[in-house]
Parts: sequence; structure tokens; C-alpha cells
Amino acid sequence: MTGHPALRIGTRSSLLALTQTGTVADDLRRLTGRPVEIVPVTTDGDVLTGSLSQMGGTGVFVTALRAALLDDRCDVAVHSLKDLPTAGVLGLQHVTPVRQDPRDALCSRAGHRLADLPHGARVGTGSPRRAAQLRLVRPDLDVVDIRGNIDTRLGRVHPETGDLDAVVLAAAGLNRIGREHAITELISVTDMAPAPGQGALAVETRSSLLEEDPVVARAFDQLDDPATSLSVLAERALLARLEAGCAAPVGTHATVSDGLLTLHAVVARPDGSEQLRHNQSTEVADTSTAEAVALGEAVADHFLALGAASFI
Ligand SMILES: NCc1[nH]cc(CCC(=O)O)c1CC(=O)O
Repeated sequence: MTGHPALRIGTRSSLLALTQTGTVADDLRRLTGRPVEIVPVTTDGDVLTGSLSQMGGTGVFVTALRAALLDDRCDVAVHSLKDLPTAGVLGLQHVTPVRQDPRDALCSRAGHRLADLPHGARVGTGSPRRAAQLRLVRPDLDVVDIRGNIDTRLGRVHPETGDLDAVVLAAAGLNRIGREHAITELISVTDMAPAPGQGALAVETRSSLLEEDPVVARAFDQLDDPATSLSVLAERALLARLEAGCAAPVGTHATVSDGLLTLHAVVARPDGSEQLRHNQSTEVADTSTAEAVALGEAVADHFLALGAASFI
């Protein structure tokens, strides 16, 4: 009898994507005992060079990978969860492994923290959420719209050739590709609420594969971390209820501790002139997915009742 065919993991070609995919490939080899093969897939997000927030944002990195899953050109895709649109796709399911550091990181050319940057310093980010929260804590900063992969953005604060005083990037991405030395401050989630799902991965596959193949189904179960899963369900339910995409000025972070799921959230005007903040908790067990979604929606409704729609 021949062995099982290899599990094919589709991936983008960026260093971050290859690194994230490599980690999950190792986990799946160990958990299934099967060979795992890496299949390159190109996405619009890698090819187009316009401003990300102008590009139609939602899902540019994800669509081609999902098409490859649905067309049976690969079996598994690994996404940064924050890049995954909140709307589900019929026939696909994902699990969320243990989340890494959810915080945003300041990378300053001269080693500064946010509070110590000189007056009027030029700080790069392509994210309206980060721009709005930067302006809330430091209205004097000159926030510059940038894009590109992590190394391109770090190039903007290079000691000799950089043209910016600082950039803000996700700590998880920097850590994953070994660029943690560039971080000059891990910004607290209170000062800068992260993107929904930031620091977490989504490992996605066809529902039919999980139904047909108990070894793969069990491996996916083992990959999933219930605390991460409940946290990101609440964060993403908030985002979905606000009808906000990944380019919206919405920051949120949920944690599970002692059976309590707590969601912290901020909605800010892009110009940093106004913000709404809220914290709410609910008791949960590992299986309380409906409660997690309800918490995110309740916090969104709280914001909507205060007029948040005009912020987004
Ligand atoms: N939008 C791009 C993107 N998608 C995921 C990460 C980093 C890893 C993560 O947040 O999980 C990044 C880079 C960044 O925002 O700095």
C-alpha cells in the first residue's frame, strides 16, 4: 500500500508568509505523520503597489489563496488572521493556533519611545487605525502613509538611508522574521489597541477535507488554541458588526483569564480628534463561541449607540 499523498500548503512568497507557513508545515508533519509540501501562490496584494487602504483593502492577500484551496490546488493556507475578511467562505474553515505578541511596535531611527520622539517627528504607517491612535497620543506628529513588506518599511528608518523618524509595525511580524532588534518600544494595548486578530494565525482548509480525513481533522483540532479562538472571535465579531474592514480605525484586544473573556476596544476618528473606548467581560468555557461573538457584538452596539458609524 502506498502512503497518503502529501498535504499541500499554499503560501505567498513574502518572507513573513514563508516563515509562518513553514512553522505550520512543521506542526502538520508532526501531528499527521504525513509529508507536507509547500505550493507558491501569487496574490494581488503582492503584485499591486498602490496604497493598501486605497486598494479596496479587504482580502487582497487572501483571495488568491482561498481560490487555490477551493480549486484543490492546495489543501491548507496559512494567513495572518488580521488580513482575513470577517465574512466566511462557504466550504472553508480555519483554526487559530496560540496567538503571539498582539502589540504594535515602534521602530525609531534614533532609539526613541513614542513619548520621547521629537516634536513634529515623521512617523510612517499605512494603517488608519495606527494613524488615528498615534495622533490621539501625539497630535504633533507628522503621520506619513507608507506601505510595502516589513523590510521595506524598516528601510524607511535605516540609520543612514532612512527618511522617517519612526515606523509602527506589528510586533508579531517583526518577531517571526527575526527583526525584533529594530523594536524601540512595544506599545501597550491601552495606548494603541491592535487590529482585530493581530498576532494570530488562521490555518485554513476545505471543510470537505476535514470531513473525509480524520487524521487531518484531529491535527486541526490540536492546532487550535481555545483561548485564542474565543478572543479573536470576539474581536472579529466587533469588527463585523461595525461593518468595518481591515482599514478601519478600530482597535481591539481580547484576553481569556480565569474563565473570563474581556474585550477592550477603541474606535477613533482618523484625524485623532475624537475616540470612543470600552471594556466588557463575559464568563466563558472553551466551547463558548456564541458568547464570544455576542460580546463582540454587544461592544459594537455600544459604540454604534454613541454614534461610531460616523467615525468609520
Ligand atoms: N497588514 C500586513 C500584516 N499582516 C500581518 C502582519 C504582521 C503579523 C500579525 O499581525 O499577525 C502584517 C505586518 C504589520 O502589520 O506590521
